[in-house]
Amino acid sequence: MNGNLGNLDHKTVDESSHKRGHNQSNDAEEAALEVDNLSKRFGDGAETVTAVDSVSFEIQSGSIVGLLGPNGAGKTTLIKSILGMVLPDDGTVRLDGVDIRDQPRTAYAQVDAMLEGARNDYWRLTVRENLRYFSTVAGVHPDAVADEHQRLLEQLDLEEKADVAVRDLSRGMKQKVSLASVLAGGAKLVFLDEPTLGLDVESSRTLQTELRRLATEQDITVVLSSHNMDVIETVCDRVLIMSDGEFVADDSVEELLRSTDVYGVRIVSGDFDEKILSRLREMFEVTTVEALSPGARVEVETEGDGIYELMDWLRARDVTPERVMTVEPGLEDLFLDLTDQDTRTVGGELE
Ligand SMILES: Nc1ncnc2c1ncn2[C@@H]1O[C@H](COP(=O)(O)OP(=O)(O)OP(=O)(O)O)[C@@H](O)[C@H]1O
Repeated sequence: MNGNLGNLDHKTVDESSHKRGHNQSNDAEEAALEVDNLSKRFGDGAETVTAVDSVSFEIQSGSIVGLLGPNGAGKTTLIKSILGMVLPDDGTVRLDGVDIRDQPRTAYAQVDAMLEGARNDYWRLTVRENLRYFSTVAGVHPDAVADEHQRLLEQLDLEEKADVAVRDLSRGMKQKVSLASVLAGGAKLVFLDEPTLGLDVESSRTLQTELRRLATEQDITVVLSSHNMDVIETVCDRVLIMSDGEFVADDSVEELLRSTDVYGVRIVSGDFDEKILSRLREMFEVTTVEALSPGARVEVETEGDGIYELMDWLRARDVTPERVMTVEPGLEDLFLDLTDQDTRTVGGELE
């Protein structure tokens, strides 16, 4: 851990300062989501698991916030508590200023979620029929928003499939229909779990662009969970990283990356052999080893002036580096560091 907690000292954070391309005049508005001291425990006595531990945060409307955390960090419980699917032990949730316990119907009127991929769609209905169905459920006559539906279909590249039953579409297409259905319902705050999963590169980019457009032009607020750090880096104004029921980071991607002093050191040497490599692994955080003949290309994660220690260690063992390169950290490195994980299996899924 390098302790990059962003601006978590006071836990409740106004992130308006790092929004991209968002109309700043909205900052005076009510937050789209306010969570205050939310806690959820499961089990009793010694068996108690605190899934969410006194978490507080606000999300301003029109922003896209990434929620990350390893498996078991508490993301699903947090989201389900916000959506009213889990009853929290403590704390309050306000959606657009309305407390979910006082006026649930009003609070949830403009909230929707895509938590299990395409499963929220009706597979026997066509794509367009799904959009019409979801706007009807949301209390909007589908004829009144037919143009908006057409635009969604065009923007998500679903026009050609508009009259095809959802069950006959590819997984990626189903994913896009699912997102379109959420948006067709007129939601202003949407929770998306892995929205780009199964999409090809182009569709994924289209979807990311569309999310940004919706946030910027229509003030739609998005809370997004993904394993894909590139998606998070590209599309999110802000990132919340959870670990053991608490936030360990809350800031813009740029600020998080700027504040870290963790970096990689890539070393190529013909002197690396099994014995040296196994001792290196004991002493340092070795992230990758690629065998060469002779030797290896090794990447070690280090921080601050750790590179000197590493070089001294190698010199003392007669390992002569042929090439040394420092590697800037990415969001994934930071994520692993902040959540105390030493493997590259990143869990970001909401169930
Ligand atoms: N219904 C439940 N009963 C008991 N324990 C639960 C329940 N739901 C979640 N937990 C526990 O609460 C903790 C947080 O789980 P949660 O599913 O919220 O994490 P997560 O971050 O969404 O993980 P994942 O990425 O694996 O989905 C875990 O220790 C989990 O075992």
